[in-house]
Amino acid sequence: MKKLVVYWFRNDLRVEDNPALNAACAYAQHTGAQLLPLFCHTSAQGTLHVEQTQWGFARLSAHRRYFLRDSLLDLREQLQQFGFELMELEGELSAQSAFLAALAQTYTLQTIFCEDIAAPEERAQVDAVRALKIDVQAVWQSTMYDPTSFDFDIAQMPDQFTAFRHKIEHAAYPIRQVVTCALSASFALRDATLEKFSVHLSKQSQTQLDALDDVDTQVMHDIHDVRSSFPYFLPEFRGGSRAAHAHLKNYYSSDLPHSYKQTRNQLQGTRFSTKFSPWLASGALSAPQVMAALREFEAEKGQSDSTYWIWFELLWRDYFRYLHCKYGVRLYRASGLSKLPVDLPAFDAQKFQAWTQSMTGESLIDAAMRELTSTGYLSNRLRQQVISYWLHELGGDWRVAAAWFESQLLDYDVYSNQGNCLYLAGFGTDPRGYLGGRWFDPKKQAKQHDADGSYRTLWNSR
Ligand SMILES: Cc1cc2nc3c(=O)[nH]c(=O)nc-3n(C[C@H](O)[C@H](O)[C@H](O)COP(=O)(O)OP(=O)(O)OC[C@H]3O[C@@H](n4cnc5c(N)ncnc54)[C@H](O)[C@@H]3O)c2cc1C
Repeated sequence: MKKLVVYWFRNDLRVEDNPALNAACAYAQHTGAQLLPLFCHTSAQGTLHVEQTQWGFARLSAHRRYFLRDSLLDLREQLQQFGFELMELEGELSAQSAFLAALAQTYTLQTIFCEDIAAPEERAQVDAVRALKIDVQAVWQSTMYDPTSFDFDIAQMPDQFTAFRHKIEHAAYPIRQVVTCALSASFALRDATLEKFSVHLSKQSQTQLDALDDVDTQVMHDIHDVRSSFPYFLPEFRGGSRAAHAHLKNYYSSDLPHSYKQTRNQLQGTRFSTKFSPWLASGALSAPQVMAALREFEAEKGQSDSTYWIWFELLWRDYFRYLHCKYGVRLYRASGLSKLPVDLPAFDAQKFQAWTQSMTGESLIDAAMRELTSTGYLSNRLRQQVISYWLHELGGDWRVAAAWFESQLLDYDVYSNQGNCLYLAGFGTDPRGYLGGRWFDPKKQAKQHDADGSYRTLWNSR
């Protein structure tokens, strides 16, 4: 029987700077195995495309589905250049298990390599594969730093961001080195028997998917919204590594990194912040790649408060990842890290509808929520404000807001979303958390950040 190694792509849809993929390549080369690249759309309820939250909305908006589709297309083409064919699985987790079990019977399935994701659902996916007695090597790679280079155990990291940052800055740990792709056509799996493994969706899921594809076509027609701050329907903002690297190059060829700190709290446009997040979230771009480009920029054009601040914000991204390593499932309890029992409000469908459909009557909040649902992107400033409004003005449950963001955000990232939502709700690591979370006065915020009303006019006028 042929020896086989599977590389399971997750939130790392790239071939360059992918240490987990390189580990699979090294293993294949060393053992004489062939390598099969795989992506799974599977989830507990069926396929992620059709999954609903407990509050009755789709877990994946059309924006996210479209961006993912684009990212996978790009990955597929990159893999083809090395002679590999990406296999995509859809359906329930049981279908995924059936596929892997059948694979293990046909080949000598040595091991499955993948990116390690320290969130409960993602960990459960790996456990489900291990339950089939298949070896899974999950490699940590999504942060700027390699936590094994720290001289402290991640379980002992400081809870508060500032203390954590001081620790990192003081020790001047190195950013993980960018690695080049180790794929080689010599271990690409070429085997006609693979076709017999194509996994079919249940009839019902297939019908739902077809219906969604029609909706997507309609939505795509509607979402060519020129107001978008991340117009992912334009070539410059498409999903996948190629657009990501073109954007990275453009951004650092400009002087924008020197004004980042002054502009990052703005609300509208493609240039006020880096716009790296959707590519970082899908893994089309890695954090070390962003940092390598930042260091090159600094070497050529000098350091500034603003270039420092790009690193500072990326450190927040790292921080929420390490917090997951430290606290794991505790970040997913209704009370988060709070030691006190928490009585969360019951779901109020009317309030939820008002919030998500821009009918609160608070013009800045309505404008922001319209931008989010129309484009899948929202500035950091407005993310904070709409969450604050849901929690403090509408008295909502923070988990509903986190789920709505998960559904809508093109850059949805399990760590950053959960971490930021908990933080704002006061159940995370905010030192002011015990005062009930962060409250933003929408009128004051509108005056401060949209003094001339142009943002509200843009999003509320049609
Ligand atoms: C309630 C809430 C939910 C959020 N959910 C997500 C999410 O699902 N995915 C996501 O990538 N970001 C999330 N963020 C963080 C932040 O809003 C976005 O990363 C940022 O707006 C993306 O635009 P940008 O790439 O231009 O950011 P920039 O301002 O250019 O920042 C550069 C990079 O730093 C990182 N970053 C910046 N701010 C944060 C932050 N507060 N937390 C973690 N990382 C940060 C991102 O990777 C970002 O791409 C959330 C923030 C809030 C308040």
